[in-house]
Amino acid sequence: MKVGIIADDYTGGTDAASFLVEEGMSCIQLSGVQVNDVPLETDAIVVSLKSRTEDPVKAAADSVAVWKWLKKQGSDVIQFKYCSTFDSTSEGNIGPVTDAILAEAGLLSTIVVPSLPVNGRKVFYGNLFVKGEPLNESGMKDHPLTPMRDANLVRLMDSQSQGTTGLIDYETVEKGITAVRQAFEELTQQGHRYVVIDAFDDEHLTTIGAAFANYPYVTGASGLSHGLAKALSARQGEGGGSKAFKPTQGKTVVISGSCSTQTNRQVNYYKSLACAHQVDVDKLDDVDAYSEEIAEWLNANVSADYPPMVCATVNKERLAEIKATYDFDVSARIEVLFTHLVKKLKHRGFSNFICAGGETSGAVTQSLDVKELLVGKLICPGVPWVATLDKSLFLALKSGNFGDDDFFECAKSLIQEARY
Ligand SMILES: Nc1ncnc2c1ncn2[C@@H]1O[C@H](COP(=O)(O)OP(=O)(O)O)[C@@H](O)[C@H]1O
Ligand SMILES: O=C(O)[C@@H](O)C(=O)COP(=O)(O)O
Repeated sequence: MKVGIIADDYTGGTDAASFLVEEGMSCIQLSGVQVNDVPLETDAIVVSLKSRTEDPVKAAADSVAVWKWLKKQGSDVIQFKYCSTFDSTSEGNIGPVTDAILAEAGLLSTIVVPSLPVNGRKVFYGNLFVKGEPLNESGMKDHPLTPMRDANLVRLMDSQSQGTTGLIDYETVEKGITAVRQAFEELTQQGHRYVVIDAFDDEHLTTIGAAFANYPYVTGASGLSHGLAKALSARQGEGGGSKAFKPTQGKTVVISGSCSTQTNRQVNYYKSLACAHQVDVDKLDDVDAYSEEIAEWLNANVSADYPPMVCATVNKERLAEIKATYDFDVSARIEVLFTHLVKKLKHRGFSNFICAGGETSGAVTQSLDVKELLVGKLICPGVPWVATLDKSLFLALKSGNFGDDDFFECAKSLIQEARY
């Protein structure tokens, strides 16, 4: 087994897996802390946790447990995969998880590489840009759970971890693999525990992937997974494409719990095509009754052309209003609503779930009790259709800011007639 990945959320897991598969690697995606060994031969294993916003101590303990398990499965290199917009708070969880795994691995330092140029996430002199805007000026500044108020990765990493952070700039990266390894060793000798590396195009990530393909522990977003896969895959470029499976026709629902700028656009676009139910925050005091009402409504509005949508998605002004009005954790309650809802939908025979939002996708996947996933057809960069091993359930798990405005339409248009 070549690559092991610990993803801090479910959309992050499928995102990373899609890049490994694209480079021709065989890949199994699992969820939660693992107990049993994997009986199959595979090039890569991705384990998704829902640890991004949980208590930092638990997030670190669970991630270390997965790290040990992946090591036991024989991974040469293990990546802690976090968001390409560095979603975290001053308490973590990127810092605490990185520290805990470094201690477990007995390593002095590791790299920090959140770039994903194909989706506009680029690092320049240690500053993270999202589609040309500094992270703290992008839509991420208003995220409901992890508002990002700084774009400087050195400061961000220093503020939530125990060690200090050094930087390898893009000029060094462009000198090649040896220069990058040398700079990393020098910064480590100077006492830096984390080394941010600039990357704003795929070439940079290819160099970084090659430089660290045999390093036991690295951290970053799926651009780094892609770089590692390029260095390690024996069947480079043979994956994905026409061989990848598509979901089969079945009752389909769109569930959107992301409030990102891009998801707002996607929800507005899809509302002009399909029936939509907007979650009413006033009804969240009885999630069981309310989820029953929504399940009935969705079931009555099933459509193969434009599957119905339930969305909690609101813009930043409405989000601020909600936060100021209610004295309970609305975000958490919405996730609970969705967990009740998907159980009821599964009971009513729904088989295809198109979800927007990392935490939302985690809640949905956990509630459906999906533990192992196969990676199928790509809907857009970083978002493949995935399926349970028996292909009874198909899921599209979309990170908040991924996909074009017509993402939901694109996802549903890949659903093909069942083959009997
Ligand atoms: N109307 C709303 N008011 C408050 N919180 C909301 C609302 N709609 C969604 N949320 C919460 O916002 C969070 C969005 O996070 P997530 O699903 O990870 O999306 P993203 O991928 O954009 O980060 C979830 O916890 C969700 O329950
Ligand atoms: O790295 C990324 O951008 C994604 O894989 C990811 O983690 C996104 O998180 P959410 O926006 O919370 O879905």
